[in-house]
Amino acid sequence: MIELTKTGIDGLDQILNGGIVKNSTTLVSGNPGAGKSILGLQYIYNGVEMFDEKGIYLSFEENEKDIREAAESIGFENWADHVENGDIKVFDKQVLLRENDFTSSLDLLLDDIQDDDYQRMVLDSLTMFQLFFENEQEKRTYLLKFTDILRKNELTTLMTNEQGAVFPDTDIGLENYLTDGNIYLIQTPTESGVNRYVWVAKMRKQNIETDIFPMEIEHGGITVHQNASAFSMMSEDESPI
Ligand SMILES: Nc1ncnc2c1ncn2[C@@H]1O[C@H](COP(=O)(O)OP(=O)(O)OP(=O)(O)O)[C@@H](O)[C@H]1O
Repeated sequence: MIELTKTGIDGLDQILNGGIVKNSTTLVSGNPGAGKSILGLQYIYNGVEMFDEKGIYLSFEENEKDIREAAESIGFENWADHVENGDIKVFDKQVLLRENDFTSSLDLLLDDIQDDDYQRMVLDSLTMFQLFFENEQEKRTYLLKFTDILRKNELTTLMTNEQGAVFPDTDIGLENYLTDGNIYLIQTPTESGVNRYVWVAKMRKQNIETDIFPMEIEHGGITVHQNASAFSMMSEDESPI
């Protein structure tokens, strides 16, 4: 029986057929503003608030204060308390970029997580993470080692990935060798704002709903409307394919 880690995000667990496969690594891709960071924050926050699971949040782009402010502004008001008492551990850009040699920083971090009992991890973002490697081979080797250690430590991980075009491959084809799951967040402009959608393109070992579903971001975070496939709601001009 496959164990699942619930995101606690309304609608998303249903289209995942229960949740994310435990100990897996899932890529969350989308263009800027699509909601990748909010999904990551919500996954970690819900872990503590709803499921008594501790989380690690890695950010190469923001400092601890920015992360806290983003979490509080979306309505995760106990974020700072959870960080304070260690249920959420934040490694921000200042910590991650402290060492001259970036992989030494990550090795320190990996040592750190092996001592503790964390179940969830978010890495925001893989796009930045990759910039630290000089060539493709070095990057692949390190990423494989990194995800292997996460798996051995029983961490269920989301990695955000910035993407210009919506469908379907990343420029570097990461999903082909690195991740167990692929979630795409899509936003399309409308006259009054944006329409948002989520597409779970892949989840290894799991029978998922592969339709594209509408989602909303509002105070309290992301909600996915799993009863309405987006294709019936999108106009032809708006279709991302
Ligand atoms: N309280 C809120 N209510 C409604 N929408 C919000 C709220 N807070 C943020 N948003 C929306 O969420 C979007 C930002 O999401 P997020 O920062 O997760 O995007 P992202 O995909 O991580 O972008 P980037 O790659 O630039 O970091 C904003 O564009 C904003 O429209």
